[in-house]
Amino acid sequence: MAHSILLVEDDKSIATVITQALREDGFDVTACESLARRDALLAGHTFDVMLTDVILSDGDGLASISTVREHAPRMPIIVLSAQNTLDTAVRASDSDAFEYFPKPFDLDELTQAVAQAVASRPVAEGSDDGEESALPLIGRSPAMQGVFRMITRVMRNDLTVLITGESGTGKELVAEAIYQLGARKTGPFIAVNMAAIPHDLLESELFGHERGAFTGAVSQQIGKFEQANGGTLFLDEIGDMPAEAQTRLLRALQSGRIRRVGGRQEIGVDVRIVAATNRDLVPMIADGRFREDLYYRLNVVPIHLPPLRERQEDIGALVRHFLGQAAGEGLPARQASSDAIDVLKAREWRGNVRELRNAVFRLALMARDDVIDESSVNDVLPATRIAEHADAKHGFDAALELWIETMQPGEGTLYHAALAAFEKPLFEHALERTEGNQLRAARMLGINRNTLRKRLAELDIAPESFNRRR
Ligand SMILES: Nc1ncnc2c1ncn2[C@@H]1O[C@H](COP(=O)(O)OP(=O)(O)OP(=O)(O)O)[C@@H](O)[C@H]1O
Repeated sequence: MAHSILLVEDDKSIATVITQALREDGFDVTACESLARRDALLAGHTFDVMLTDVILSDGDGLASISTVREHAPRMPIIVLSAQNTLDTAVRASDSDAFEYFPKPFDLDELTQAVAQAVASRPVAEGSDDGEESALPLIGRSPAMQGVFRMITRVMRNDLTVLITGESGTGKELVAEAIYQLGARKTGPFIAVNMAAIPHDLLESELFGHERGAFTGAVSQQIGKFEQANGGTLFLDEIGDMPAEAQTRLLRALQSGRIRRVGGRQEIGVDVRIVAATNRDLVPMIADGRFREDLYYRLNVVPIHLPPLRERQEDIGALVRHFLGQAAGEGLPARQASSDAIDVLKAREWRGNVRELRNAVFRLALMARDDVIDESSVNDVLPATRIAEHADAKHGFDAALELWIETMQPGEGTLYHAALAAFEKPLFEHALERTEGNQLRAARMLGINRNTLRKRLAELDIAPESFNRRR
């Protein structure tokens, strides 16, 4: 269904031009010329986005935004103004307007802003499972605006998307937004995390298996591909996919058909693929750990999420958003002072938005006052949580705790995920020390050489890359 736009503009020629441009982009536009008409329309309809002029015959379109909010508390509003004064710009940014466009403006930029506004608004309506269906992607930083723009480009098609970015930057949330905003919203959204599934089970997890396909396959199993039929399949941590599964995935993407493990028959599937990774796949291609042809199949539309430290200007809005979420989950309702936000902005956030979210929830729970200030932040979130535990044992405990908190491994995956997270740097350390000599590394670790070789392959560690004489 087309997104509906309300345009409040008393200059007929401008109204006509904007209406036409938006209609060409597939929006459903209702135009009116006065505040009175605007309020009447808002009382009877729901609009996805409103565009409004400032000076209208019966009042000020900006000053009356609070009236609009009574009808549409969260609808993005784009302000258009011929009064290019700093005052109007400031008033627009003080109000909760989504965007401000001084006239004359570039029509393409305006239609793009409308598409972004549509993408950024909470998509609460139309879902029956209540709360967590809203997908507000918070962020007005240039970096996030770029992300919104990319999302709007894939909304109306089924192009394959590859989302990159460090852990916790919001890759899954973006994948869900793409799903929610697109035409496949009526179909399923199935997420599979390649890193959380033991490698020998991955193919049967993705493609299913027939009864008796391997020891333990006591009954037939439908894989995630088939479950996602008609919808979207989110392949998370795609860089952790073992070679054979990569080949099978490539074949499925090329043919649009899958074969269950141990099955003969090819089954057609209609699935949109959104993949994500926190690794840099390019060097993995060079090392032969990721198939180049698969990479090109997946990387049709790349969306990169920058780390949180590169978009500090989003931290204030994110903190407010998470405080709201925390209150919604029954934690005390709190606000953060601007000093508190500044302290939070100065932090490194290696776990990105996920770490910030956990920190805000902790603050909501533990802060002394309703308003969280700088000192509560410093008390509740000591900056050097690991360094404080100087002795090695506590260092491990604290690191594990922090790791669990930031990575939030899914139910039933903790043991394998933690072990992999621990083994990887350990093996890398051993290979570093032995310059990639697996025999010596195995001896140093005190494990069998074949065990080491197997685990290195499973963890995608290339021993030759540690050989400095290469
Ligand atoms: N821009 C954002 N606005 C609001 N919430 C966000 C945003 N980005 C991330 N989050 C929240 O932060 C948490 C982590 O996000 P998400 O799981 O999407 O990260 P990810 O990049 O997929 O992480 P990983 O690579 O570890 O799987 C989630 O709770 C998500 O809702």
